[in-house]
Amino acid sequence: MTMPTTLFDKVWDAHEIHRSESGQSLLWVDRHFVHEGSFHAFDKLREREMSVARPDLTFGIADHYVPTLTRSLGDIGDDKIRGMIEQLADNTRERGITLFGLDDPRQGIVHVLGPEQGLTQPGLLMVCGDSHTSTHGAFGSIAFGIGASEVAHVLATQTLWQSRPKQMRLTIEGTLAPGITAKDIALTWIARLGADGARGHAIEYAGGAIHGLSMEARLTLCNLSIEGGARCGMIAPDETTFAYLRSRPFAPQGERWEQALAYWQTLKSDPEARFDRDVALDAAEIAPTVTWGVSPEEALPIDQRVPDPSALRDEGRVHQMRDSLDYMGLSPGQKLTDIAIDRVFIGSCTNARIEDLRAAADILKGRRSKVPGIVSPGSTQVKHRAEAEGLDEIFRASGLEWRESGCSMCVGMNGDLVPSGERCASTTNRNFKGRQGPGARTHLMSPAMVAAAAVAGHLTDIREL
Ligand SMILES: CC(C)[C@H](C(=O)O)[C@@H](O)C(=O)O
Ligand code: SF4
Repeated sequence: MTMPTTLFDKVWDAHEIHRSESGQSLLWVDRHFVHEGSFHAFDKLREREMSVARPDLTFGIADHYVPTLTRSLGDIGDDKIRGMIEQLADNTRERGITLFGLDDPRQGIVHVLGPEQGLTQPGLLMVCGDSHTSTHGAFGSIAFGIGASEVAHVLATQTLWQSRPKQMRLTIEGTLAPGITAKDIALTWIARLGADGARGHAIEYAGGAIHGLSMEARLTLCNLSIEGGARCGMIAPDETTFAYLRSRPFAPQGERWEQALAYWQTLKSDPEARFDRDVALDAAEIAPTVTWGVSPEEALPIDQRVPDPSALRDEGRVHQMRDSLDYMGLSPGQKLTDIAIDRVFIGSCTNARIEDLRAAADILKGRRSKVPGIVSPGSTQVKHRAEAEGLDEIFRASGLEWRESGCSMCVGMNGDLVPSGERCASTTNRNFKGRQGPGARTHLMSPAMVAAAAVAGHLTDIREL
């Protein structure tokens, strides 16, 4: 009898070309996404006069620097920003790599575009020079972010040296209360285990509550794996996965679909498979959750109060909490729902898919936002779909700006910034100091919660709306 294996091991083993004496694995890479930040790697290849091994398995995506007010390169006033987008276009053209560029109707944030185009599939090994590559694991692939020198290595060889991570299973059984989203699940487990709680592990999300999630919600959950310190996150593919993938542009067709499907159906952890760690959460306990601090672990259910550092024993934690509260301009004991906001952002690879926009529009319909804000769809396809459904009109009528797709205010590389000292309710995944701009204060939450905060002008419990 063969040893019971995990989903992760099955996919890893299928990609291991060689194992070194020290235990490092040389892995085959099925998909390599390169965004504007990949220019270092292309420079390195040029220096060494090397070619790209598999341009057909490499895909260029313009997302981090793209403007959200125009799709025309000529309209970008900032030379550095325009240069970053041009450089990606030049590098991909020169190497024969497919580019989803600024004016491509398929353009979008890499982690939204991959699944949408059917490039993300069960059982693949996928990498990108971007930490949120973990998103793609929602299809039962191994997907993780890599550094600049690794990007060069993958470009040159289509392989990568990695050591096999430890494995953690996060099981969630039970039923989520109405309005509770994947964002709330993620912030809840990260708050409980800590921002390095899953450090270095590959997570498999399992259980009834996980398999009850839509494909888009699974993407949100896997996206945030990295914020809990995990290397990657994955979910065994099921009927929801297959239904989502069928007839996507890059998905296998006809007989090849049937063959792929037969393989994909084997991709699950064996019942007796062992994990290095097993963690369980009860779905019914998960509440709408927001961050109050400067790390995704500094999160609490919306009906709670800003924590009090004087209640803590550990000196280090006291200092850290004081520092977070100071940066965020909050006082201990303040009700979270009393925190007034200056601005909202609905966007990013975490929460800007069509279901996210629908959830936000549902709350904003017929209401006015008390604060300014931007809505940037996760991809141009999502934008068109939202417009076909009239969601853009709802956002505009509420007073929010309806923009083009890109990373935008999630990271501000394109110039979409939260002004210093302002407080932003955001659907993104990182609330580090200065993340949305120098001095900007970020509160992470689900799209519906951001919409509710916009309408009220302060953080709000959607259950009371
Ligand atoms: C700029 C990029 C490399 C970075 C990442 O690695 O994740 C960004 O996408 C982020 O979310 O901070
Ligand atoms: S949307 Fe934000 S988190 Fe996602 S890839 Fe872009 S910068 Fe990174």
